[in-house]
Amino acid sequence: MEIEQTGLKDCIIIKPRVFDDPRGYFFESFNKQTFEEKTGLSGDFVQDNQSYSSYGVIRGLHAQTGAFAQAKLVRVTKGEVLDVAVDARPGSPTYGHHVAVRLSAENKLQLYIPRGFVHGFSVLSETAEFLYKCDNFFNKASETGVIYNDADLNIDWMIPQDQQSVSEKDLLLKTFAELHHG
Ligand SMILES: Cc1cn([C@H]2C[C@H](O)[C@@H](COP(=O)(O)OP(=O)(O)O[C@H]3O[C@H](C)C(=O)[C@H](O)[C@H]3O)O2)c(=O)[nH]c1=O
Repeated sequence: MEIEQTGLKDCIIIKPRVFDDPRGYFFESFNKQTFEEKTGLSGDFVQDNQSYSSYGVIRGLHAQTGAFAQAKLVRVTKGEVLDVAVDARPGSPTYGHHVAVRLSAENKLQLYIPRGFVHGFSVLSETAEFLYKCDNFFNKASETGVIYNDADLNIDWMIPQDQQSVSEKDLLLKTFAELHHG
């Protein structure tokens, strides 16, 4: 497993070591010891999630606040997504900055998103299966987020506007400016 820094503290791209042979491939999708040794971060995840979406779907930007804030380790097992993590940590020198990483079944890349970020992704392939580990449990009362097309963040989701598909709930999310002040 190799890691690549993103420029946002503790937001890390992970490239697993893939063993190819005539049968196909094998790789360790998560190993707590290796993860902690290579990243210096806690690998204590408590919940695994999976979602499936069609082309043009944008899920996010989501987070949980306070005691239920979540770090996530995300990956794609079918198709391809543009995964976006926005630094929403008050006082962070990269506050409001984001990274956008193409994660796919093909490249097998993973992204570690620390607590305090808002997170989302757009589906670039016909369909995509998205799996992720969380280091804290789901807590509906702690859910928060930012509207996907926030003008200040100006995220390029790489989906033509007329093909973007966003849930009713996500269309009601606040602006980034309102996140800590609204
Ligand atoms: C997140 C979550 C949801 N749910 C239930 C609540 C809803 O009835 C249903 C769908 O939830 P939601 O529409 O919030 O799903 P997404 O839009 O994929 O949300 C996720 O999308 C972005 C990309 C994220 O990073 C978050 O992990 C998460 O917010 O699953 C659960 O039962 N447990 C959970 O952990």
